[in-house]
Amino acid sequence: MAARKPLQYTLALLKPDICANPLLPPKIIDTIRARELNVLEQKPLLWSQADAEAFYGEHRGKFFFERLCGYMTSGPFMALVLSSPNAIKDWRALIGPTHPVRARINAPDTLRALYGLTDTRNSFHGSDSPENARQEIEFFFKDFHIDAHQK
Ligand SMILES: Nc1nc2c(ncn2[C@H]2C[C@H](O)[C@@H](COP(=O)(O)OP(=O)(O)OP(=O)(O)O)O2)c(=O)[nH]1
Ligand SMILES: Nc1ncnc2c1ncn2[C@@H]1O[C@H](COP(=O)(O)OP(=O)(O)O)[C@@H](O)[C@H]1O
Ligand SMILES: [Mg+2]
Repeated sequence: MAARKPLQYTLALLKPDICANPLLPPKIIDTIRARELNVLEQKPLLWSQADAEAFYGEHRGKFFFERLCGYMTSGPFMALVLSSPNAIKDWRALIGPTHPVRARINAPDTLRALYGLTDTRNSFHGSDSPENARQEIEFFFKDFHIDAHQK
């Protein structure tokens, strides 16, 4: 019997443009589950400017930093913890490339191709590494401890 690969966890965001339409989050969550990603946690939240600057600190100084923070504080959005054997890659494959215009050309079935508006307002976030996933899950879900789930 092959040893089962331990589950991997990732942080997903449905950004404010998605959550502005109450019909979309349930539809997106159905799509997530259909791709065999488990939804372990989900919560709506509204960010202050300080929250946005803290989460996206790696982009401070880039030309789009202010508009990114403005977008992410423009309305309520949703944070989710997803799991699957390759959750980080699976979710990033489902949301597609950062830039929606490129996604519509190169990856037309991805969520950013289907819902993304502009490079800033690209509708979704996914952690891009196991360490970032750990930090990003901790950022939103203080009581969620990956180690406890992996026992
Ligand atoms: N290097 C550089 N590129 C820029 C600047 N402003 C816009 N761009 C480039 C990168 C953007 O992703 C691309 C498309 O700009 P848009 O304003 O149409 O998209 P963006 O996502 O910024 O729109 P949004 O902020 O959502 O209204 O143009 C800039 O000040 N410097
Ligand atoms: N060239 C850009 N123009 C406008 N916004 C951008 C640009 N690059 C990134 N962003 C915004 O910053 C967020 C974080 O950027 P990055 O981590 O590079 O992409 P990703 O979210 O695909 O991991 C993106 O999701 C997008 O909202
Ligand atoms: Mg990123």
